[in-house]
Amino acid sequence: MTNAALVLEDGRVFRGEAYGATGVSLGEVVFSTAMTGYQETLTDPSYHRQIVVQTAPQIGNTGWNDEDDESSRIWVAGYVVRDPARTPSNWRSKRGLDEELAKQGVVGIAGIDTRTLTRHIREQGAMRAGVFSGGDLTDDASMVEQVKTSAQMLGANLAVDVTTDKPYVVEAIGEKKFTVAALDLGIKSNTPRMMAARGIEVHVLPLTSTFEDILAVSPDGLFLSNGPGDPATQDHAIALTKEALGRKLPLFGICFGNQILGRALGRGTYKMRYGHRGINIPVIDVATGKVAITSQNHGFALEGTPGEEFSSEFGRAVLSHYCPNDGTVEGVRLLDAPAFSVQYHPEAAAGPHDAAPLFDEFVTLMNEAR
Ligand SMILES: NC(=O)CC[C@H](N)C(=O)O
Repeated sequence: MTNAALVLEDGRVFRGEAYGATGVSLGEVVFSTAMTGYQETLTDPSYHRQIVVQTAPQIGNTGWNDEDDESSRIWVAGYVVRDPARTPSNWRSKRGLDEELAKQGVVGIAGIDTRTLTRHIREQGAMRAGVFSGGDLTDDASMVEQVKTSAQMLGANLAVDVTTDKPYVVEAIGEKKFTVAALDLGIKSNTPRMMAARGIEVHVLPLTSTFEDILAVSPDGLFLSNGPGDPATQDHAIALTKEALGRKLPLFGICFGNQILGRALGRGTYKMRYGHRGINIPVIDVATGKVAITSQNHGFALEGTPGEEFSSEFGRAVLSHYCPNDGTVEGVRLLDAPAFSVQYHPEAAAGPHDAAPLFDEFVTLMNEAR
């Protein structure tokens, strides 16, 4: 049975079976090498407008539960898997992955050769694509044409689509020690939880917030979250970051937040050929030489060379982390002010990466600033 097609902008067509909802879905096709944690992947707002290919061949084995969502919905534009689970089984599972995708209107495709597809993306780069199902699949040229008229990821301003409408508070667990303003560019629920566990009361603020809105919560620190789209579009978030740096408000950023801190320090960002998406990506901390196995999802990165020191408007800074596989910069740190960021994520239960030291370091910065 082939009643679905994944169509790439370069004309390549993969035929398979409809999975989840049927219809047409357009986005940038990217692959994730994560072996576990598909529920976290699907609900990560950073994947907004992306069609995610899982390189792990069997997906859906542990079904869908009511605990692991990283946000209120599935954000991926489309989903591509090789061999979906026929009989999901897990003590926490409430329903099947296909059922959840269908319920949330996410168009997917199964049964295609995801190894060939991934090699193609590695060689040609991430590109626009469409998942088509439930309609006429005979006219390849017209499907390719539809894909070619869809929006590019380069230059896409997407954080506005995923940020919270209203501010909300995540209470500190136990004794409250700090207050943090978290700018929501597409925050994942595990992040405020990691802070709350350290006695931080987290005020999650919409992207439209002014610096006065940030000051109004009397923050001990500012957190910049992960998020979708091109960091070069984030003028407002960069301006807020600069205000915070000017006042030496302790600052910590993750992923998109890392790119925004870097840009606030005057560094450029660029689009990677196919990005880093997975949960076992090595990162070296230049200061200690230690390697962490990290969870990542990014298609953009900061320009520069690992370990490079540079002077910014806010003092000396260093490109503090990098990926040894390809030399991509994965972190930045101010040496003259309490601010740092990394390109990787804390995950709930998706992988081996322990993000605790990052949050502990943020706590240390806030303590020192008192
Ligand atoms: N996970 C993220 O925050 C992603 C950041 C940015 N949208 C990128 O692709 O690089």
